[in-house]
Amino acid sequence: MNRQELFEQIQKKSSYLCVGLDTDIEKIPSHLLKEEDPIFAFNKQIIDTTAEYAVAYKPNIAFYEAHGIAGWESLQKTIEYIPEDIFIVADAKRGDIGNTSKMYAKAFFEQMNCDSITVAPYMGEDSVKPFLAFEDKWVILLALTSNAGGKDFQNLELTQGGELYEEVLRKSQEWGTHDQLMYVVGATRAEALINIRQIVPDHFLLVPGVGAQGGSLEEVSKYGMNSTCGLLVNSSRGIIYADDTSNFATVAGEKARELQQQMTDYLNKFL
Ligand SMILES: O=C(O)c1cc(=O)[nH]c(=O)n1[C@@H]1O[C@H](COP(=O)(O)O)[C@@H](O)[C@H]1O
Repeated sequence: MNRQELFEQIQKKSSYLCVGLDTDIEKIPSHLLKEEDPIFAFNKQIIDTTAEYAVAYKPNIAFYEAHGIAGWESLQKTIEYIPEDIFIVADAKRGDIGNTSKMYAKAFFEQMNCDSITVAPYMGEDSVKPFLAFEDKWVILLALTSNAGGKDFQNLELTQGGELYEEVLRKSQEWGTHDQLMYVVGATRAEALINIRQIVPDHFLLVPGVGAQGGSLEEVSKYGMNSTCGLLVNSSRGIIYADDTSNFATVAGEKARELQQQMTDYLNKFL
């Protein structure tokens, strides 16, 4: 999916919600455990009730890899079940020397048919470039993450001036355009969005950390939105585990709808 198509979906649904599919077998309602593929059975119901409010889904690959081959099958079935017009983020946080990155890119773009993949920028240009060689596929580089430990490296002051995450934003613009590159900025770091928008005014940002991690959707929207919205705001646990009974999918749909309605207000206010 290209940038224009993504923006059209945002306008059509009046939403920039990304639903995180961090599906943990220990957290899904017990009645699903007797299904042949409990993880897919859970995801299928979540997708059924949230799809009309979401422009993206983000399966976190760790939750699938943890189950070996069966987990990869659950992931593949989930991706195939997601409606065609919804953007898919493979949250895999990959990145390695060039020939290895190329294989990661083939895995997630060709085999799994995802629209995008999260990539750690730490190994530099030749670790990121192979992901950028695929048409209409996106690299989502970790810039300023939501976790407390993000500060250990990302906020270090560089001798040439600026912080490390700023250099990630600046340098990576030499590798690809805003039609291929997005950045991860944690909702818990919303105060930095004003500065981030000075450096990357046009790029889309993937913003996790509302809901369970306490980030503010209003602040993210106020400081982060640009003329094509430029935001995909993710919530995982706050939606998919909002209820642990057989009613879980209905409640997830309600939570997604609440976020979508707030997003509609912010689109009217800040776009
Ligand atoms: O790349 C990510 O998606 C990510 C980056 C980041 O800085 N913080 C962060 O929480 N995430 C992911 O976003 C999701 C957040 O989940 P919840 O906190 O349950 O909404 C998880 O899949 C995390 O792995």
